[in-house]
Amino acid sequence: CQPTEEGALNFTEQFNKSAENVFYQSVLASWTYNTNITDYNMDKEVNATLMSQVFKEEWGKQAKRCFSGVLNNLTEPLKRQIGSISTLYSANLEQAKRKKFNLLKSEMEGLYAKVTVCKPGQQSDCASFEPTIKDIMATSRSYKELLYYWETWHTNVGQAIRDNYTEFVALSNEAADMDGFADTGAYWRSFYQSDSFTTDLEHLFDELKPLYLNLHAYTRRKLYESYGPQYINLRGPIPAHILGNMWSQSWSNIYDLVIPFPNKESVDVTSAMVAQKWNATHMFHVSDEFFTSLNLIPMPQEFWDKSMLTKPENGRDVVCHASAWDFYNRKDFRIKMCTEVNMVDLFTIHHEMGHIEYYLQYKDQPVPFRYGANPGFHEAIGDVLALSVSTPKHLKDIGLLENVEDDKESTMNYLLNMALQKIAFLPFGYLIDLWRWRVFSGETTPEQYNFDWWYLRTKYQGICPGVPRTKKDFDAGAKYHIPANTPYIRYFVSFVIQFQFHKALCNASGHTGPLHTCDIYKSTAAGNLLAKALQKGSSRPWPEVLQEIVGTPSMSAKPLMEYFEPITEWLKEQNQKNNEILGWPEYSWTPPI
Ligand SMILES: C[C@H](NC(=O)O)C(=O)O
Ligand SMILES: [Zn+2]
Repeated sequence: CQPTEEGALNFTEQFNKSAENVFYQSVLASWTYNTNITDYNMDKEVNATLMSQVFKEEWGKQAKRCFSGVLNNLTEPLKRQIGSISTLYSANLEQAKRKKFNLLKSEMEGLYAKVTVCKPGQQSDCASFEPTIKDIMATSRSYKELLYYWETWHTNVGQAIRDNYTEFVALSNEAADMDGFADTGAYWRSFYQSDSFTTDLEHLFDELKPLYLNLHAYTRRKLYESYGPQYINLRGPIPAHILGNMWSQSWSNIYDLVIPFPNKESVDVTSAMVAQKWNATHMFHVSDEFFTSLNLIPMPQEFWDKSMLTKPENGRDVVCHASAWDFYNRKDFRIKMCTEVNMVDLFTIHHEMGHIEYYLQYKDQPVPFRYGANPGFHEAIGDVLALSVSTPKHLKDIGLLENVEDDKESTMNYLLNMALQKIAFLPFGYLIDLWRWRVFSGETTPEQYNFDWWYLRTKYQGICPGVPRTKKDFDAGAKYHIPANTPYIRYFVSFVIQFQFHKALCNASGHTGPLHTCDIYKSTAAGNLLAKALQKGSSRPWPEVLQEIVGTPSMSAKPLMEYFEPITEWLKEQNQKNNEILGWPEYSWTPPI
């Protein structure tokens, strides 16, 4: 090996050539397992992962042996690529531990996907989370029924994976340590390349907290009116199971209980989609058409041929949690989703397609640069476009809304619905990795997993479990990203920066007027501005990429606050009128059993 610029260029070119084939095989094996969960396919995924780990270990060791002394003499792009190739994570582990790591991860994902919940008292009538349990949590208005499914799901899933997870954490930390990181949390935070990352996040959360407290108090009052004083304490946390979502992370499914002006047109277009006989494929084409209207790259034919857009009818076990896949061969990109015909899934489709668009835009970058500028960027792209699609004006354009009234009451109805998605999410998006970073650092021991989980859930989200939870339970494990070992702070970052992107693209499209009315549909100026950033992948530091799009190199809560300003003022007025207590001073209150 030659420890020179020239040598590094040859080294990275060789790496890229062989990396594509190895990564393709590994991704394909994971796809096969995720879309058909069998022991045979799990075994194949574990072995394909072993192959890619051998590959990474070989090249990583060579990179360190050859260039570790001369990294600072290399030009920036080569230094970044060599650095990335040198970070091995699980490929650091010796053979037996590596195999155990892969096995634990595949088993936890399989368990999570296969867990079912049976009807009360009936062991023969059982259903998987998607679509059945998910729909019950979204549509039931029975306190007891919701509590039954919430409790059974959390108990069944959490207890099934708790011991695997403890063992997995130890192996993950060992792997991160061998790359020189204190623990897995330190490794994950390194993706943001910023020493002030955690304090920046804290400042953003503190800035956004008043918006959440006002939405929380208003929603609590509405739930009090629906479920009665025996279940809701107006000075306490909200029972977690009545917010329309298994994890209380998005409240849009209880829009009908909290809508400010019920006599006005509801912006929930699910009924229109069903009435017009929309199906999953049509929903994906509607999304694709929005992307191409911005002069972004259309979904390639292979995407339509090989994606899994709905849950297979033949009873195959699949991982239903929606995801977007890059096969690293610059041709094959797929989405796996158990799509239902409703408004929430229409936005999820835009979210997942945003990942595919990013993959397409940076597909000719060297393999180490085929990632988001930071993981929050990757989560934001699709959501930015969905902010335009969700406007009443756009929903009318695509035939899902009859008449759009542009009066104050309709605006409040629309913005409240958006707040139930975006503001309700903020504390959840923030706390998941607060909990996980403490697990990885050892501050939270397995004994304390569940206590710490509920401590953070009450402290930040102002919710409580509807029934007492014990340390035998593992409620964090009932959230997909924990068994899947997918970092989560990326979603909090995304929910902040997507409004910075939205504001910048709206300006580029020539939009005038309030930010929440902006629809960038058909604006090639907006699309071209976005594409330029996406093409860079992770080849440049994210502050530089952010600056290019939005004009500042740092995350800012201002555009989100500007977007929601009308509804946050309205919520404040409502809460003042009702003498609401903001927050939950009676934080240890729990509802009667
Ligand atoms: C917000 C996050 N989105 C995703 O996984 O794509 C979630 O669903 O919990
Ligand atoms: Zn995503």
